Amino acid sequence: MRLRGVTKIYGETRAVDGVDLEIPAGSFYGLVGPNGAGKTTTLSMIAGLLRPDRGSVEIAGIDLARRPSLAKRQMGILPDRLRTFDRLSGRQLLYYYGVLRGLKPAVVENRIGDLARAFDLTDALGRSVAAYSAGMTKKVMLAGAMIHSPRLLVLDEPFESVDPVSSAVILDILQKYVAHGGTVILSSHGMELVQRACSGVAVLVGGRILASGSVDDVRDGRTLEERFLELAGGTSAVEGLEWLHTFSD
Ligand SMILES: Nc1ncnc2c1ncn2[C@@H]1O[C@H](COP(=O)(O)OP(=O)(O)OP(=O)(O)O)[C@@H](O)[C@H]1O
Repeated sequence: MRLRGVTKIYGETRAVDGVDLEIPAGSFYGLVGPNGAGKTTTLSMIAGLLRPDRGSVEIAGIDLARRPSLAKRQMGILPDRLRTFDRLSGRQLLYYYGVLRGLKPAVVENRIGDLARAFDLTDALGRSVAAYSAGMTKKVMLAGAMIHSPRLLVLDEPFESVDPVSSAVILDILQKYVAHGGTVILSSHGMELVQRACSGVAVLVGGRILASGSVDDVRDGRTLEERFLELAGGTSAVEGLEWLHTFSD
């Protein structure tokens, strides 16, 4: 996956500002940055959900702007805010994810069973997704992102709201996927998890990449969290909230 000069501007806000990034096939790549840094905007442009104002996105050598259908076929995506067709049951949702990706119904049925077992959703498949918890919704959408065995998974905060057991299962699934040649790019606020699981990382601050490369190179002898705090502005002294310490009762 290759980004060249990718830029997105909303009015006065340069949400993503000339990002260059190359992620080799078979990488497990983390995109980290403070709130509002441009992670979701960047991932949405990689996924083809948002069009860059400038720059280009290439997926498996395919230019996303020139051949969008072919490029999108290579990807499975977990979008921000979990917008989905939540009046469907989990089984129906996964079924549509599969057949809309061109799989035969019998193949989809088999894969739904396998994914539901892996993500511990078997008992929930008959219920409407609107009635799922946040973590269950994330898991069913992650299962949907994988159902057509894409080359690249673009995952916006896949571990947020997911319980520790399910997180470990998801991590294991993703690591095996990468070990077999798949590529993952995910955003996360979990520095410890990114340091432990990812091979590469990019630190995005104010729409720009301040550091990128292998996790060990980026953290440079410190923990990723320490390096992140240094790059993202650190723990500046909080002033102006003294009134919070004078209780009003
Ligand atoms: N649709 C939009 N219209 C206007 N501004 C937007 C829009 N989407 C994002 N922005 C702005 O672009 C910037 C980057 O937002 P983005 O959602 O990409 O950040 P993020 O790194 O994913 O943040 P978080 O960690 O909080 O999820 C922010 O300043 C945000 O307010």
